Parts: sequence; structure tokens; C-alpha cells
Amino acid sequence: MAGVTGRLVRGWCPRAVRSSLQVPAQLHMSKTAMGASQKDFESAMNQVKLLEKDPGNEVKLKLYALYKQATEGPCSTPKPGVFDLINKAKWDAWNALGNLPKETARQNYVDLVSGLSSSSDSSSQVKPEADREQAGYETLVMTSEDGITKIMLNRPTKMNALTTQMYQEIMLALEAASKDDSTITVLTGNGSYFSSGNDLTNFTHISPDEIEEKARRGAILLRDFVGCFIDFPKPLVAAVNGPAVGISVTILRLFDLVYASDRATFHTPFSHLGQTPEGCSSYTFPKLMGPGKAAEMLIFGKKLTAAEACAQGLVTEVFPDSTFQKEVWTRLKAYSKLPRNALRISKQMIRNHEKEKLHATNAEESRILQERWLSDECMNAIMNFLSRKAKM
Ligand SMILES: CCCCC/C=C/C(=O)SCCNC(=O)CCNC(=O)[C@H](O)C(C)(C)COP(=O)(O)OP(=O)(O)OC[C@H]1O[C@@H](n2cnc3c(N)ncnc32)[C@H](O)[C@@H]1OP(=O)(O)O
Repeated sequence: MAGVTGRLVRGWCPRAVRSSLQVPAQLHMSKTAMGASQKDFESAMNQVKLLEKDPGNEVKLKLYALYKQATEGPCSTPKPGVFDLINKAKWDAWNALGNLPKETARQNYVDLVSGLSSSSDSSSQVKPEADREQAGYETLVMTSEDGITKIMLNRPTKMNALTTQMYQEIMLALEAASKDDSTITVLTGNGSYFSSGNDLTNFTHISPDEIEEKARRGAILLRDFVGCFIDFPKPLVAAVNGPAVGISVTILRLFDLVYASDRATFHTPFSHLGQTPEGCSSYTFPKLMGPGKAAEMLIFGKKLTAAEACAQGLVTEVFPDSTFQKEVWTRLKAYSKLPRNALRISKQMIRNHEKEKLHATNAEESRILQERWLSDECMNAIMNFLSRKAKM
């Protein structure tokens, strides 16, 4: 739930966490019979300040809730309003702890911090994803080889959820790929997911008076992002290495080939999120699979397996996960040796039939989503997702 306590900490830094968790300095008591002593608790609070890596806002929310429970007991403050996203998430997290005894909360806090410290020690050998820049990209890895430009989404720990920065970097990468000397461009994901769609924390760093402007900018970003796929001039291939959610599913119809691992699934939970279809899917999906099947996916959020998506025409071919990478890249290397201009012209001939319709659909979908993002249905659904872990 990056963004909620993280908004507390706009741009992670331990000092900000300390203040966001409102940790008071004066807590000195002796060990209780219940486990963690006050000293352990204080020491855990100090460890939080020293964490080198942002533990993520889900964890920060959990820490906040446990801290409040341990020091003040069950939540009894009034629930913040729906637009006060940050305080509402904090309140939800604390309130979800119910009547958990103070001592248990203190022990849980200590255990949680201890797990964080050891995982941050063990992961310190691995370069964090945000540092792994290639050609100036922070959220992608872009490589060009054998006539193929590969754009790999690179936030594996967040299931390649698409942040605002990521949308922008993908647009830049597509622009660069459209001009380089490669024949084929491929989009794929690093890790177990292709992408979990829009990063729901994109909706959090917002104060009530910024909401409308943020929705307006979101709609422009969406329209520009999808527009890049509509206009992309070369053969574009999706190598769907794992589950795909939301916008990472809808844009697939704008690719020329979609190869999927048999582990991939295709899920568009728009209604569950109080949202509506994008990526031109309100036009392309009914056209592709018929209105009934499209409704199951886009209105009712039915998740398809790779085989089902292939049967509906959304996926071109499914490969066993164990041989997915080998088979896909072998196939694409062979295709990339075909005459480059012929491929490009053929792709454009196919696309040009419906380009205007796609742009008009994209503009309309973006306009409608801009309104949806301001709805209570949408806000509540996002807050539910963001606070669900704190309730565990
Ligand atoms: C401006 C353009 C807007 C375009 C409009 C686009 C709309 C859409 O794309 S709608 C679809 C939005 N996506 C979702 O609703 C998916 C939300 N995520 C999930 O349901 C689950 O995370 C999951 C099913 C994708 C994976 O579940 P699970 O295997 O249990 O893994 P975790 O939930 O623990 O995820 C690990 C880690 O990643 C964070 N995360 C995953 N997806 C998202 C996301 N879409 N937004 C924000 N964060 C996401 C998750 O919170 C976990 O983080 P930590 O707790 O910090 O480890």
C-alpha cells in the first residue's frame, strides 16, 4: 500500500517514517511476562529508523497500527472521511486490530521489525530494482539484440504494477524502439508476473483539493500511454510471462502477437475497483470475442486462463512455462530476420483500418475513467485493497 503511510513519507526516508509512526522518545519500562519488554519495543522502534530499504507502505501501515495498539490500546478515535485517504488507511489498519491486547501488539511489532531487519540484511547483496538503471530507465530494463528490442517491466516485488513513472518510461522506451534499427519490439515482465496493472498507490498521494486535478492528469497519461500502443509503427509482441491484470490485459489487443506462458492468467477487475475498461478494450474485446465473453471479462471481472484467452483470440499462442522463454525467443529471432520494411508496412496496413476508431475509443474511455476515479465506489475499492494487508 505504498503511498498511504508513504504519503506520510512522500519519498521514503527513515526519519520520515519515524515521524509518521509518531514514535515518542520517552518509553522506558521493564520486561513483561507476555514476551517483548518495553526495552525490546524501544529497540525495535530504533531499528525501524535504521532500515536502509523502504519496507513498503503495507508494512509501514502494519507497524503504525501495532504501535498505536501497543501504546494506546484499541482504536477509539472517529473514522476519518473517505477523501482523507491517508488517515483513513491508518485508522482502518489500527481499527482492524480490534481488542488485541497491548502486550501482544508490542510483541507483534517487535517480531515484525525483526523480520524486516533480517530480510534487509539478506537482500543487501542484491542491487535494489530502482538502482538497476539501464540507459536511464529506473523501472524498466531495455535491451536490443538480434534485431529485437526488449522492454522488460522491472518491479518484480510489486508484480510489475505500473506507477506513473513506469507509464512515462514505457512511452519513452516505445518512442526509442520505434526509431532504433530493430525489427521487432517485445514487452515482457521480470519475475513471476507480466504486470498487476495500474499501481493502486497512484491514487494515494492526493489531498482532497488535488483530487480533480490528479484525475485530469491521470486521464491524459492514460490517453497518451494507450495512444503510443495504437500508433506504434513496428511489429509489437507481448511475451506474457505470468499473470496479467487490468491495463496490462486490455492493451494486449493492440499488440501484433501475444505469446503467453501457460501460467499466465488474464484478469480485468474493473467493476470490483469501481472503474471502467480502458486500453480500447470496450471496442476491441467485444469485436474480438463477441459481446458476451467480453462482458464476462470487462464487466464481471472473469479471470481467463492462458488457454481460454487463446481460445478467445486474445492470446496468439500458449507455451509451457518451463520452455516459454526458450521457445518464444527462438521464434522471435527467426521472425526478426524477415525483411524489416515489409513487416513494418504490413503491420501498418492492418492497423490503419481502425486507427481512428481506436483513438476515439481511447479518448472516450479516458474521459469516463477520469469521472470514475472521483467516485466513492472507486475510492472505497482502492482503499480496501490498500488496507487489506493491515487487516491480516
Ligand atoms: C493512469 C493510468 C490508469 C490506467 C487504469 C488502469 C487500471 C488497471 O490496471 S485496474 C487493475 C489494477 N490492479 C489490481 O487491481 C491488482 C491489485 N493487486 C492484487 O490484486 C494482488 O496484488 C495480486 C493478485 C496482483 C497479487 O497478489 P499476491 O500474489 O497475493 O501478491 P501481493 O498482493 O502480496 O503483491 C506483492 C506486492 O505487490 C504489491 N502490488 C501488487 N499489485 C499491485 C498494484 N496493482 N498496485 C499496488 N501494489 C501492488 C502488493 O501490495 C504487495 O506489496 P507489499 O505488501 O509492499 O509487498
